[in-house]
Amino acid sequence: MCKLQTISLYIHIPWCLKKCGYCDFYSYVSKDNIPEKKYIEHLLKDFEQDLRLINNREINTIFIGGGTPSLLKASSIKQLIYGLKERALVSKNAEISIEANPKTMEYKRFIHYKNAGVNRFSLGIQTFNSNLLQKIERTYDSKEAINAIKESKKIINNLNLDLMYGLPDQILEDTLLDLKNAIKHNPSHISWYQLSIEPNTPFYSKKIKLPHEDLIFKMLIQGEKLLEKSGYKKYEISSYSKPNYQCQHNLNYWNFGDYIGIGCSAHGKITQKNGKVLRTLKNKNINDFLHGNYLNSIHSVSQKDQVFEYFMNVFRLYKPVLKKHFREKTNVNEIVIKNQIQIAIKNGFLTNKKNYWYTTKKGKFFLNLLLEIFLN
Ligand SMILES: C[S@@+](CC[C@H](N)C(=O)[O-])C[C@H]1O[C@@H](n2cnc3c(N)ncnc32)[C@H](O)[C@@H]1O
Ligand SMILES: C[S@@+](CC[C@H](N)C(=O)[O-])C[C@H]1O[C@@H](n2cnc3c(N)ncnc32)[C@H](O)[C@@H]1O
Ligand code: SF4
Repeated sequence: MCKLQTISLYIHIPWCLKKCGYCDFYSYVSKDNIPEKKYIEHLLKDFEQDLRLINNREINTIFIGGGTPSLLKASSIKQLIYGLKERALVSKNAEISIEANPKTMEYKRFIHYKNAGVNRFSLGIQTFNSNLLQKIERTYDSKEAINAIKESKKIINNLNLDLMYGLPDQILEDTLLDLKNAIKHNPSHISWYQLSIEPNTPFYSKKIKLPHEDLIFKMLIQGEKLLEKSGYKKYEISSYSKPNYQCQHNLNYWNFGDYIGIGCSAHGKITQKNGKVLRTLKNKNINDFLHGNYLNSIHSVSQKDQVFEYFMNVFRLYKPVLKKHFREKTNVNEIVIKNQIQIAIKNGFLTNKKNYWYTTKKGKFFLNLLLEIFLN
């Protein structure tokens, strides 16, 4: 029998004001009014169905993501959070995050989000450079981005800013200036992503040109230094935080913890008492979802895949990987992966200590190559 720990909850809100050319997250622009009341009712029913799988476990973090959840009325967010709390045990100090687009900033509505229980805002700033914002098809300018931060700070102290680097035609100075501008506002957390061009996005079809990889590497090295110097500790490939402000919801993913995923396209990972790990995927189609067809697929993950998924997550973190943690989370003894570990060490990707493994600088830089070793 496996000891079940607390669980996280992800909620997907699939609407956006406009689809950005680089984005492959599941969202779309609605021509009509968003059917938010109906959607929340279905989210709660979807939640009820998943509760059968979690054995009354306490919910430790909630993340309302998208799409653009900040398009929703405060009354909808309240209906959602209260509805969840009526149906399941949510920890008293649960981290409850909402993602927001600066264009949707409205002081009064955001205060009501907080009153409904939200205690962490994540603002998708991307860059403070108005020309670059236009180039990546965002719908606000630098002034609106700064205003959204200032207003958010009046409401909440746990604030994340999403920024991206390696944008088309961006130069090193632009990147560092973006970070300096973000740091000036003293957010508790900064997520700093390298722009990736994903298949099935307009940027991919248009063959948008990105800066040379040597320049991107320079941006990363100098940006990291600036963030660390300014009190933001790197704890994951793209995540930097002030002490005690790491994102608990994302940390749970990276520690290969369990989570429920509700709403269109959301995925979940739920361990059963017998040690079986279930993966759930919800329906993408909003009409199906609004007709009560929530689940797209559910399957149990093979041990081999569990090992791969485990490393895919924990190797993102900047901390040692305890062998005990590996055994607990995968139900696999490390003897089984002895050969792969040897290959990773030989390639200079991993260091092996008695109780833990540690990814080297090379291992972090060539994370895909390191992970490939565990595919075999
Ligand atoms: C799914 S979005 C939701 C936030 C909100 N809709 C917004 O854009 O303001 C979360 C974050 O993912 C990051 N992101 C999205 N597409 C990306 C890409 N192709 N490469 C790197 N980061 C990306 C952006 O920083 C974005 O703020
Ligand atoms: C790219 S991250 C940005 C998090 C942000 N930087 C922060 O620290 O709060 C969040 C996005 O990942 C996606 N996501 C996260 N968990 C998910 C899940 N369980 N199912 C589907 N999408 C998920 C959603 O698109 C969500 O908007
Ligand atoms: S980046 Fe954010 S606002 Fe843009 S399409 Fe993706 S989810 Fe929507």
